[in-house]
Amino acid sequence: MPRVSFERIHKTYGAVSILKNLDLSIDHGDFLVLLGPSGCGKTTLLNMLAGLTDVTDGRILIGDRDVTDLDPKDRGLAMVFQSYALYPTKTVRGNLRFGLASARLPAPEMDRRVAWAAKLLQIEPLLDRKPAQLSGGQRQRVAIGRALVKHAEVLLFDEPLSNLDAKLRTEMRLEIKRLHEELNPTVVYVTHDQIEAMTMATRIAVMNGGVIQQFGTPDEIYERPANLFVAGFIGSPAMNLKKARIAKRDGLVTGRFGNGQEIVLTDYGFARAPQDGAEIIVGLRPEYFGPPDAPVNGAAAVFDLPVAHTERTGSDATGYLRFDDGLLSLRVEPGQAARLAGGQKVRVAFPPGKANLFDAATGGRL
Ligand SMILES: Nc1ncnc2c1ncn2[C@@H]1O[C@H](COP(=O)(O)OP(=O)(O)OP(=O)(O)O)[C@@H](O)[C@H]1O
Repeated sequence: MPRVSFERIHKTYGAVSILKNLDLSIDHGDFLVLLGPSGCGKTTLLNMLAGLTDVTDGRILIGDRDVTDLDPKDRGLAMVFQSYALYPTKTVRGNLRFGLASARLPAPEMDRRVAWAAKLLQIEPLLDRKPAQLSGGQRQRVAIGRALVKHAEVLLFDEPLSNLDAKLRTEMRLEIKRLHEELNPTVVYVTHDQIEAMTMATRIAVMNGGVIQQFGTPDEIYERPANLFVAGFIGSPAMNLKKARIAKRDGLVTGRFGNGQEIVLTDYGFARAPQDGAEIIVGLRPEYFGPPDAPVNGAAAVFDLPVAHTERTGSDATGYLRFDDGLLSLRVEPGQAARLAGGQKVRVAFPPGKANLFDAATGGRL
């Protein structure tokens, strides 16, 4: 299973530049998720790899092969579309076989592969049905099966789960992850759903405005976002991003918020240490706060704040505290949420080692 590389990719439509000098490379067997808001260019990038969209400038390599100008069918890829793109007049078996039509395989080999994919995706009982007689989840399995029978080196997915309901999405996420672990193809998967990215990817490229904002493992992206865009985009409820000013005195570095409260940053491990008085943005993930009014560990930053409101979403709950002119969100136990009354003052603590700091002017990680 080969590497996939994009080298200095440019894409323009008329005078509009969609992708700018984009470099990206993944190893064989990687599961790359292209993640970003609508219009960021992820589908354009996927379609270029598939051969469905021309490259304005730059090269695309699969292994050692330059595929930039190759026909889609000669690239050794298989693609699963959001719309499934099944043939309504063909049975499931016919649709799976159609995936092999261009491969010119002997009939027994075709039958063997169809049987293999049907078993793998647990759609054997459906082989003689037409797509109209299938549920959305079953159709998506057939679409995935049609890609798998090709034994392609690289599998491409374009938002394959966005037409499914929440429960089926969860099931199919696990299913696709299982297939990847079992068959280990190189995968490029486009989505704007961060849960899909976090759960399935071995590597995520977060995109915005045609530029890769960060490329890394799900953990790196979540724990060490490269800039304010990634920090705000990944995580739900979102990371708290609060303005503060650096204060240096007696060997101590602190970030002082507008409301006078402080977080000690001496041990932060700055990549680029800010000047005294510099304006920074402090990022605090809601789940790293200690429980309200619990005993405080000596190193923690302590905030005394009034409760604005709480929100319960089934197994989770979020408390919102008033902070400066905005809100600070923190994850709390659902039972505790019920006890947090609006206006009540609580004390919460945050471990400084879990803070993320950004330059307020450039948005880059400090
Ligand atoms: N054929 C085209 N002609 C002109 N502009 C286009 C064309 N196709 C896409 N674009 C523009 O390129 C940009 C990137 O589109 P793209 O479909 O790659 O985004 P995306 O990140 O996949 O978004 P979505 O999640 O909504 O599909 C958008 O601004 C879009 O309007």
